[in-house]
Amino acid sequence: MAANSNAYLKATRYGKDLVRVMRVYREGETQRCTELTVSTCHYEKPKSSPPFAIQVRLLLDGDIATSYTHADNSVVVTTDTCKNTVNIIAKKSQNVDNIEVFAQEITEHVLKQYAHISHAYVDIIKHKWTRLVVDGKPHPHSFVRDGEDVQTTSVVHQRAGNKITVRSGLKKLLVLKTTGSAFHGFYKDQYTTLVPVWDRIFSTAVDAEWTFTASDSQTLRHINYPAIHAGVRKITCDTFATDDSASVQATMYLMQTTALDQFPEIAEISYALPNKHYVGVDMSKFGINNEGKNLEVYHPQADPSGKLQRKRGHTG
Ligand SMILES: O=c1[nH]c(=O)c2[nH]c(=O)[nH]c2[nH]1
Repeated sequence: MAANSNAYLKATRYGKDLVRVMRVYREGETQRCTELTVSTCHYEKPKSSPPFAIQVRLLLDGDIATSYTHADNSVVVTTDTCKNTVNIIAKKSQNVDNIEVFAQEITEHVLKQYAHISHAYVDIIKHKWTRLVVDGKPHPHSFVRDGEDVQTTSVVHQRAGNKITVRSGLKKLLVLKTTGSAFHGFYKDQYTTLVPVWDRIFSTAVDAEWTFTASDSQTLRHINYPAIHAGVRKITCDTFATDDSASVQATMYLMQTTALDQFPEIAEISYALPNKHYVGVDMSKFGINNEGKNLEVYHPQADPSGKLQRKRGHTG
């Protein structure tokens, strides 16, 4: 115990990370499955924040701070209990595949069950399992991982004011188009070597995240999150394919505008798009023309990649 130390406990957060859950719903012959990775954190905020970083504060107010400062485990809801909680709520819930609602079921339970916990944080990654089609028919109980893209959510539930924030995400959606993308007219100075192009390969791994306009718990429980996930994914893919892209920035802006227009439930949406470069291989030494209209062989460059990011809300 650091009785004479200048150190203070600024904030605490602990829980269980990487709880992996596979939930199967059996509906007669047809079965559904959802595979998740869940992380849960409880958080007890000190009663007041220090106005500057070196202020000394030793919290002796009880709650979970004493587990750090006084080795008092009586306030610790064990991380093993966190894991059990996730599994048991997964067993009881009809909403495991609706990850935003499932996350809220977990945070609600945590705050009801443990009076000394002030905040519950749940982060979920939903892995992809798509029903297999056999002889043209959806198979009742077989699935395929047909892409590495995942759905995500982060829910923060604060006891004070029953304040809930929900964030949804779409991560690792790898897309590529072989034409319909240009990049020219950019700023040039003595350091510019990039050659303008009117036709190039455009590839990116989409990371998108969005928040919701609703703030009351009732509305947040009943938003159609799966439809919004599917809608944002469709807008992202359709815009990527059909936009005659002037730049990654312009295509990203169009994705955001379309998503905000189509889903008034979304307050803000941000995209992070790495520009995965494909560089034409120089074959001139071999007397082979692999340039301009004859460019057919590319080197997929592992790094560096451009990184284009932007957040957009209804007003900006
Ligand atoms: O669409 C692009 N945006 C950029 O900002 C950029 N920078 C670059 O080198 N290539 C590209 N492409």
